[in-house]
Amino acid sequence: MIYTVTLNPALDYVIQVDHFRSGVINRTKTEHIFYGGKGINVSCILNELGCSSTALGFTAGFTGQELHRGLTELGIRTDFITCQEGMTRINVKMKSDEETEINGKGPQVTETEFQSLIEKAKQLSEGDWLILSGNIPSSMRSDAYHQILENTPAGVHIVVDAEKDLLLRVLNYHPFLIKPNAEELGQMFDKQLSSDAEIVHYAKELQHMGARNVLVSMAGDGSILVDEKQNVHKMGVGKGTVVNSVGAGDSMVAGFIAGYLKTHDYAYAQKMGTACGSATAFHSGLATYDQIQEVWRMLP
Ligand SMILES: Nc1ncnc2c1ncn2[C@@H]1O[C@H](COP(=O)(O)OP(=O)(O)OP(=O)(O)O)[C@@H](O)[C@H]1O
Ligand SMILES: O=P(O)(O)OC[C@@]1(O)O[C@H](CO)[C@@H](O)[C@@H]1O
Repeated sequence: MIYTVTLNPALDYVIQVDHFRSGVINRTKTEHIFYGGKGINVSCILNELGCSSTALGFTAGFTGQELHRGLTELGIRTDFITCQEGMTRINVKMKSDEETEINGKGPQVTETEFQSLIEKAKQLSEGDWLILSGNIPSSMRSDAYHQILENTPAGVHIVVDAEKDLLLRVLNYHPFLIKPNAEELGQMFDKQLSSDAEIVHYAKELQHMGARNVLVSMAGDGSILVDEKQNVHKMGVGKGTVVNSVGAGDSMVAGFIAGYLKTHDYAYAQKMGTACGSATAFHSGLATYDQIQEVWRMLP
């Protein structure tokens, strides 16, 4: 069974505004609401690819109820903990001359509520997958991922997509996959990475620190995978017009896992991750199965 964890899920309010100007009233040209938060996005793409998963995390208020309702309608299992204070956030994603995002704070999670999540982690079994995606909200203890993994039974495949210290702190749990983007990889070592060789070098450093497979995404420049046998795979992207890149990284994580589960082949997994990431970038919300297939067919 695959479990995704989204500590701070969201409703993503994705709008298009012609030539946004601050300080005046702007009107939207299009507006859509998507179910969001990084782990939720992973669950949504896995669902498109025919892999079922359970979305774990914290929700609250009427927006939390809508998130639960909508995901259930999509056929995605949820096992959220409902917080007593606050509401699930609404994150604004505005496409205008530039992409702008305003992400909310989210509900207050109490220690008791957090312990309920730990209890769920303890119930996982050997062979399950646990995907921890995104940052830890400021209202929560900063060692939340560490606590979750400390209580996860041995033999669970761990995937972590998080920034800097969060990621570095959990490498000793030997995650099966980590997916920093190139900028995040550089930040971890206080370096600006400008060549593939440097990216490979620092990806291998993360392997020395405990990671098994390191997939470094580079937006429109594709990705570099250093697999656990230290083979290096470079992959470009599908061709298309970028509409909204929100969730491209999450889509790539989902595609990689689905591809790996199907074939146990790392190059295939990276290609499936690429198809999902690019397909999401080329559409307004997350990619659908057909959109992913379309990009897949144009990849080498
Ligand atoms: N402009 C683009 N054109 C084609 N493919 C893209 C583009 N942007 C992203 N992708 C695909 O999605 C993958 C992940 O994108 P990216 O490196 O931006 O991840 P990220 O930084 O984690 O993204 P985000 O945080 O926005 O979800 C890329 O490796 C690529 O395969
Ligand atoms: O505020 P965070 O947790 O860092 O990011 C949340 C978020 O921007 O990430 C997803 C895209 O990756 C969106 O669905 C969501 O709104």
